[in-house]
Amino acid sequence: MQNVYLSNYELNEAIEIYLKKLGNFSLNKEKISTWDANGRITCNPMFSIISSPHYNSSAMDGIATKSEKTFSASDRNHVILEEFEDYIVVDTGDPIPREYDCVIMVEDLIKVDEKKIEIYQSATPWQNIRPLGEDIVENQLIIPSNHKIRPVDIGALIAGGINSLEVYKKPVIGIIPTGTELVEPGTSLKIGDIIDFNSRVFSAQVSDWGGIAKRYNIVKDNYQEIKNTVIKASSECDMVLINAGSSAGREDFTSEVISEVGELMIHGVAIKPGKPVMMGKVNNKPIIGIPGFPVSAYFVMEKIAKQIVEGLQGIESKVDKVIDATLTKRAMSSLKYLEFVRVKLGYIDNKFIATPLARGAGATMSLVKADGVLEIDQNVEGIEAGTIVKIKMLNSEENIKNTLVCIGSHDPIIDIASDIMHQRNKMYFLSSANVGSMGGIMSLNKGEAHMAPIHLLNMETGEYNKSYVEKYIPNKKICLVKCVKRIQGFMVKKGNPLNVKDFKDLSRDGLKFVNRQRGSGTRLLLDYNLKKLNISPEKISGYFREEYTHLAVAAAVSAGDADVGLGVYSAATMMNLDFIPVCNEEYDIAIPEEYIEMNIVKEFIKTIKSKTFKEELEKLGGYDYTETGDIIYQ
Ligand SMILES: Nc1nc2c(c(=O)[nH]1)N[C@H]1C(S)=C(S)[C@@H](COP(=O)(O)OP(=O)(O)OC[C@H]3O[C@@H](n4cnc5c(N)ncnc54)[C@H](O)[C@@H]3O)O[C@H]1N2
Ligand code: MOO
Repeated sequence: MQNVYLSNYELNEAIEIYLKKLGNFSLNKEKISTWDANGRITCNPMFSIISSPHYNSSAMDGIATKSEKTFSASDRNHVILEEFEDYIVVDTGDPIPREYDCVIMVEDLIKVDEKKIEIYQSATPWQNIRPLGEDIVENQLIIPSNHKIRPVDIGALIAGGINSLEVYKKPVIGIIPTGTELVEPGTSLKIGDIIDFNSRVFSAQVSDWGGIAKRYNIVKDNYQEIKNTVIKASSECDMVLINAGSSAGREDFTSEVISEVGELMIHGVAIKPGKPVMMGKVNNKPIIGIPGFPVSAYFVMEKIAKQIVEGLQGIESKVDKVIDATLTKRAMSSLKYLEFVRVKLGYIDNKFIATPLARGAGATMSLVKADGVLEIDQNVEGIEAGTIVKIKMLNSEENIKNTLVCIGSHDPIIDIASDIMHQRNKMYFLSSANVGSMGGIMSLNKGEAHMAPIHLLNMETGEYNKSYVEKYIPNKKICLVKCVKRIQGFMVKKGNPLNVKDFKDLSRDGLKFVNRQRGSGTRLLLDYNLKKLNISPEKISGYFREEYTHLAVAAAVSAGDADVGLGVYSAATMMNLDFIPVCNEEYDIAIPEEYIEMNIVKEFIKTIKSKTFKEELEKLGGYDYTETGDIIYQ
């Protein structure tokens, strides 16, 4: 049976209904040693049993004495004190006998002989004494209930005489990956195999949230097997997460299994991604059916599962940190769902800017790259570029403020420079987006990037970059920093089986080309050469197939989807392709003059001038770095 009709509850409503139906969690408790309690949640308020210090103690090395005997002491009138008669020698932490009421530091004493000392200033009562209970008084509240124990709390608890305490047991969360197509990581892959990584992500999330993950082996799409595993997990664990099989496919059994062995309360919530989520109860334990797509799974885990895993330990979920940011691109949304849009953040001209990342529910890298999440309400159709939006943070504000935003033409050396810069100075990061040279210029114009790598050939003069900067960024003074001269050429399969030598060859019958996107420098280079040779784009099979990076072009050739693509030498060697050079081009970095004195920009320039960077270029091959880092135009 295919379960086609899903509900479309609003997220908060769904959670409210679900929690109500689940009823109160019965929280399990255990008594553990205080020294093992870091990160655990207290069941009760903890009051001290003893005071700390539990006796009057010396705060300094010196002598304990009676203050009245010192009152007449001054620079002009030294007073002599006798051991055992007037004082005893004490070290820091030593108990102070009742008859003494102050401590004088050893630095303030003049030794007369073995038994006598002289003092030259008076002491006040209780000076340099830590009185009993100065830090903690018996019966004082040390930490409240439902408190997550920190290392400092452990110190105060032990000082207060508490050596063991009751905490909530870590809930055991069963994780069941399902799918006949799933294979364990490391298996040699056949077409159609899917590496199970969701269950490993869930395990890590569960442990971040204080739970113990218990992962079950992959279960095939077999009703009986899924049912047996759910029954087993619900008896062994405090909660069960079952992955995939949530939507309308022929082998999506999860909802039926939950209904049969327990109660399915909700199937379908108005969130995107993540809509086919299931919430139910089996063996009186919460069970959540999590959609298969990794990004859907992530949001269902964060938005729904997390509060239950935390609730099982008595933790109240924290409110997310939110910042205001200006949206750089229109973000579309559907009226049917609350949408979670992953964004990359930048900090430019003293404000945060947010650029939406790939939207697909399978785009795992969008989560890796994301600095935050824009939530678009269910009743909003989309948000225009330029709008100030609220972003829930996944990264720290400080990191984003220390990130150089580099948008423009892609070259693998930018990723290398990024890594070297961070190694040189751990506080700095570089984020790069590949939108082609013209896209980079537009980003500089709009104040959305600190720098733009470009390689734009002037078709009339044959000169690179300068004329474009002057023409397309009229309102800002721009510096061009030399990056590299790089060899562009044809990337072909090893041995160049189709014998591609020249731009003329691209129009040959039966040869499949793969192009770069419009606005990219490589595309301009192609068009320039085609125009020179009078070849119309329609003549080239694959001209309209666009990729966004050199590596993506190389990957298409390597996979056999195309016979030839135009790109840089390093991308060809990385993909083990042959390379037929066609020309050298100037790959430079445009930086508005107002940013050139920023410390992070200076660090970037130092990075690309560094020996380490040049060594990396040498390894890649195909780059001329004689002028790298020079400001060639201002
Ligand atoms: N006709 C319809 N088809 C789909 C609908 C729909 O409403 N009607 N909903 C789509 C949406 S939205 C989602 S989300 C997915 C949910 O799919 P399932 O939960 O049934 O999961 P599968 O189909 O088994 O897997 C989908 C996809 O997820 C990845 N995956 C699954 N398991 C793992 C794992 N353990 N580790 C890593 N990745 C995993 C994999 O790419 C699968 O192909 O359904 C849509 N379809
Ligand atoms: O719910 Mo699906 O997760 O929109 O991709």
